[in-house]
Amino acid sequence: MTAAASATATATAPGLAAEPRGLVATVRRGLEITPELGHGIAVTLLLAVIAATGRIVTPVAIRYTVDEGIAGGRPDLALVSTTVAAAFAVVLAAGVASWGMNRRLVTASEAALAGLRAAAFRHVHRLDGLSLDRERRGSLVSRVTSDVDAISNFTQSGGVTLLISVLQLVIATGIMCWYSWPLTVLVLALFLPVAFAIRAAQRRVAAGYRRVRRDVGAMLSVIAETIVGAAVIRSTGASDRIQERVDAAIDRTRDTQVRTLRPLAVSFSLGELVGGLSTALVVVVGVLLSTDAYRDSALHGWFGSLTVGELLAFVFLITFFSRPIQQAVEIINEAQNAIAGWGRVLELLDEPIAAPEFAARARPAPGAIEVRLHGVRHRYPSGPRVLHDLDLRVPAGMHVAVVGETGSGKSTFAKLLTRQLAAEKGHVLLGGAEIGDLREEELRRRVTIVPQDGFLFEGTVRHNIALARPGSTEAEVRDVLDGLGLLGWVDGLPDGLDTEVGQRGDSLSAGERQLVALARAAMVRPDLLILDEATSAVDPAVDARLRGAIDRMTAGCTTVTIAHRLATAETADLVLVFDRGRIIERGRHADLLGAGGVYARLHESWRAVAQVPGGAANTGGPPVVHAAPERQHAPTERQHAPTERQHVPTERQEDNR
Ligand SMILES: Nc1ncnc2c1ncn2[C@@H]1O[C@H](COP(=O)(O)OP(=O)(O)OP(=O)(O)O)[C@@H](O)[C@H]1O
Repeated sequence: MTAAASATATATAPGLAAEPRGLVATVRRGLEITPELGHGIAVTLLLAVIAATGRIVTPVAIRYTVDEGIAGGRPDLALVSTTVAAAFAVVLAAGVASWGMNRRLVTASEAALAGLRAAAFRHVHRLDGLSLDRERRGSLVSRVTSDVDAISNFTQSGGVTLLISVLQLVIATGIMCWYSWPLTVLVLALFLPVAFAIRAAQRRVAAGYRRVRRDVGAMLSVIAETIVGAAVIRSTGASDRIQERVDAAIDRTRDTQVRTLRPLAVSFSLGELVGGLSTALVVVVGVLLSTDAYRDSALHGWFGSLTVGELLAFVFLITFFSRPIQQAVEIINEAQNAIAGWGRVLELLDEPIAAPEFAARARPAPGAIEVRLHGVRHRYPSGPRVLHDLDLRVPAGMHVAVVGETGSGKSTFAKLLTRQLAAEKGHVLLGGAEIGDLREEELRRRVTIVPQDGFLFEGTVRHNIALARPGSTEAEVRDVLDGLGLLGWVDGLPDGLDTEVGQRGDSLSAGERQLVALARAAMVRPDLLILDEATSAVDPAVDARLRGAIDRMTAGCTTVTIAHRLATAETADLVLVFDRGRIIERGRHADLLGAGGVYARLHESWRAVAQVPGGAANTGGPPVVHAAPERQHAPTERQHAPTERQHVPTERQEDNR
C-alpha cells in the first residue's frame, strides 16, 4: 500500500485542527505511513553498534596498555604496539561502519521523506474544499516542505548522534560496571537527575515546538500571500501595513523559538558541570579505592578495587555520559522539531479526503448527466446554515442558469455538485448515483467546473490546455480549439499554442485566461459542466468568442451556469433564483419575467445598467445579480422566510419539480 493509500485507509484519525498526538503515537503512525524509514534498519543498527563500540575501544586500550604494558616498571613495547595497532584497526572499522550507517540513514530517510512529501502533496489535492479553506495555503505548503525538512534534519544528523550516544552510554555503563560497580553507581547517581531534568525540559520543549511549527506555517502563509498579492499591495499603497503583518509574523516565530529553547540552554552548562564534578569524584574515590589501607579493609571485599589503567579508562568513559548531555540542546531541538513537523504532516495525511478511494464504484450512465438534489442543507463550520433543504431535478442535457445576490449560496451549490464540499444533510445525485459514491477519476472525467478566474500555470497555452487530458497530442488540442471556434484566436497569439502565459497566466488578459480555461475544460469533454461566469468585464471581441465557445461546449452536456450576466439566464432552459440559501423562484426567463417577482426586478435592474452609454452592455451586461438595491425592494416577508414562487410551468419545468 502506498503512503497515500494507507493514509486514506485510516482517514478516521484527527483532522488538521485536532489535538496533536503524543511522541510514541507520532512515531508509530509515522513509521506506518513511511515504512521506508524502517527498511534495512537491522543492518543500519548493526553498523551503529560497530561505530559506537569502535569509539569506546580507546579507553579500553588505554586501560590495557597502562595495566599490562606499562605498569610494573618495565614497559612491554611489543604489547603496547600490538594494542595500539589493534585499537587503530577497530577505530578504522568503526569509521567505515559509521560511514556506511550514515549512508544508509541518508538514503532511507530521503526515500521515506520524498515519499512522505509526495503523499502529503497528493493528499492536499484530494482534500475537500472545506479543509482547504480551513487550512491556509502557506500553512499547507509548510507541511509539505519545511515540516518534512525538519524530519530530514533530525533523521540525518541528530538522529545518528542520538543513536550512537545511546549505544555508547549502554556499552560504557557495562564496561564501567566491569571495572568498578561502586564508581559506576556514583557516576549514574550524578548523571541520572540531570537526565530527568532534561527529560522534563524536553516535555516543555515538545509543546513549544508544536507552537514553533505552527508559527512557521503561519509566517510562510503571510509571506506567500504578500508575494502573490504584491501588485495589489503596491497599487493600494498598503505596503507599510502589510510589512507590519509580515514583521509581526516573523517576530512571533522568533519569540516562540526563543521561549521554546530557553529551558534547554541550561543543559550544556549542566553537562559540563556534572561531567567535571563526576570526573573529580571518580578520581578521588578511585584513588581511595586503590590505597593499601583500603585494600586491607573489610570494605574491599564489598566494593573491590581499581587499577590505575581502570581509573584512567573510567575518566575517559565519563565523557560518554557528559557528551550526550552537552549535545542534548541540539539533539532535543532537532528531535522536537522533527516530531512536531512529523505530527503536522501526519495530521494532514489523516485529514479525510473528499471521497475515499474505497467508496462504492457508482457509475452514471454515459452521456449528459442528470442532477438531483433531495433535502440538501449545508452549513460551514464557522457560520449559520447557508443552504436550506434544496430539492431540484435537472434533466440530462438541460442548461440551467443560477442567479441571486451575493452570498445567496450559488457557489456553495456549485461546490456541492463538484464534490468540493460534502452536503451537511440530504442527497446530491449525479446520474442517479450518490455523488459520494463516485470514484474520483470518474467524477473528474465527467464533471468539470470552470471557475470565474481560470487559474493558469506557468507555461504555454498548449501546456495549460493539454493539462486536462494527459498525453494529448497537439492535433487533439487543436481539434478541441477548433470545436470551440477558438483556433483562429490561438493562431493569432504571438507564438500560437506556444505562447507563454506567464505566472498564473499574468501575460494574458482576464478574458483570454477564461478562453484558455474553457478550452482546458473542453478537453475533458464533460457530461456535467459547471460554469462560474466571470464578474469582470472583458472586451467585446473576447466576450463574443467566450459566448460562442460556451455555446459549442455546452451542446450535449448538462450545464449549470452561475450567471452573473442575465443575458445567460435569458437563453437558459431553466433559471434558478437563489436567495439566502433557498431557491425562491424557478422557471424559464420569460415566465419569471412575466411573474414580476425577484427575477423580474433583477432583470429590470440589469437592463437599466446595461443601457448606460459606454456601460457594460457591450459585454453582455453588468453583473446585476449582485445589485444591492434589489434587497431594498424585496417583500418584507421574504426577509424572514423566503418561499419559492411558482411560475407558469413549462414541460421541462415540470420535470424539475
Ligand atoms: N468557506 C466558508 N466558510 C464559511 N462561510 C462561507 C464559506 N464560503 C462561503 N461562506 C458563506 O456562505 C454563504 C454563501 O456563499 P456563496 O459563496 O455560496 O455565495 P454566492 O451566492 O456564490 O456569492 P457570490 O455571488 O458573491 O459568489 C455566504 O454567507 C458566505 O459568507
